[in-house]
Amino acid sequence: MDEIIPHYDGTVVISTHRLTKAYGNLIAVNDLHLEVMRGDVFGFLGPNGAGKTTTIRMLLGLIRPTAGRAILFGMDNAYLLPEILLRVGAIVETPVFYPYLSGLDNLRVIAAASGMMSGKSNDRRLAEVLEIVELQAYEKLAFRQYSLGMKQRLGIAAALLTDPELVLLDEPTNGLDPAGMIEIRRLILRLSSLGKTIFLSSHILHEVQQVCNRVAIMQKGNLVTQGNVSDLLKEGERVEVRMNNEEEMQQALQFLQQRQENGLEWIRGVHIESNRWKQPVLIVDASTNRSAEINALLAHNDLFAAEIHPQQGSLEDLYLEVTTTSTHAGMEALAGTPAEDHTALHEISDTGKRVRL
Ligand SMILES: Nc1ncnc2c1ncn2[C@@H]1O[C@H](COP(=O)(O)OP(=O)(O)OP(=O)(O)O)[C@@H](O)[C@H]1O
Repeated sequence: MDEIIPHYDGTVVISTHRLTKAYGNLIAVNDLHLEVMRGDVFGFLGPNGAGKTTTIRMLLGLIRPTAGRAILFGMDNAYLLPEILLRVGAIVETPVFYPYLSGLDNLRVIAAASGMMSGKSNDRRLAEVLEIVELQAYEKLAFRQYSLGMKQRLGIAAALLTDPELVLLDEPTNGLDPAGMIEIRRLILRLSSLGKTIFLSSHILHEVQQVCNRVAIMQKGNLVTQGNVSDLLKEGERVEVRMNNEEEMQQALQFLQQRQENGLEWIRGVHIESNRWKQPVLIVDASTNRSAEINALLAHNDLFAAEIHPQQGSLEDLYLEVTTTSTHAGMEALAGTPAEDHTALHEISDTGKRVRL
């Protein structure tokens, strides 16, 4: 059988080809094609059980795929795992540290155990990684006295000891309070500015939207979408229009629908829905920079809007859209979820419902 060789041109850091993992009858990851480019902060999204950890474990060679392959830095991890791992730093499970040793001494132990040279160059690297994760001021403090966020950052410091090109983080903010999450977010941006490629899994959409330039969304082992965050969010932009009464709302709906049918291609769709205060609003699926034009179009037809709200797209909306329209999705869980405040932190539960943190 002919095998398609995944594309690799030096800028592709991770590419998977038909990557699949089955546990008995359960397909944890199904036919996965991922592509992570050099310099990406890549968000790997999905609810509990979507297959994120299984994928990361396959990338790191911790488990064998049932089918397909994972190529990192142009090397197939089925054959060249040691060469690949020299260039990767990862946290898949909470790292184990000695509670009574300081953060610095814990890193010394890890460096020694992994065969890194002891001496000045090693000490310099330890200081560097502690500085990157902003733990230098706490390096002498016993690990058991660290907050959860500090423990997580020490884990990342350990993963950085070998100065890896690619950093893989499985749910790095799991269990952290908002302050701890902000610190990890800042750290991810810092790593990115140092030229690292970052692959992080998460079920917290808001977090990913703030740090990632590319995302892939998984649902029940299947990839439902993958792309640039800015492109994906543009598709979700819309303009909310409130009219003074129901009759005008219907007239505005018909008018804009006609304009769309007559070839006004920047209107992707128009419909009426309830806003968060249960008021009917007209939703125009169009770029937010068309708001003034929509207002003018309506006014030209003697339809005067009471309010116009340009609405940015969010990963949360995108997630709801792709998972409800996906044939693989748990549609029952998502039907009827109201659109609402995007500034709040949300996470995806295992049913795909939103949970306010
Ligand atoms: N060793 C295993 N044996 C059997 N089933 C497994 C095993 N590991 C994972 N699974 C199953 O595979 C599916 C995907 O699990 P996975 O841990 O990859 O999901 P996830 O997206 O990382 O979710 P979470 O955030 O909960 O870890 C789940 O249904 C899980 O129960």
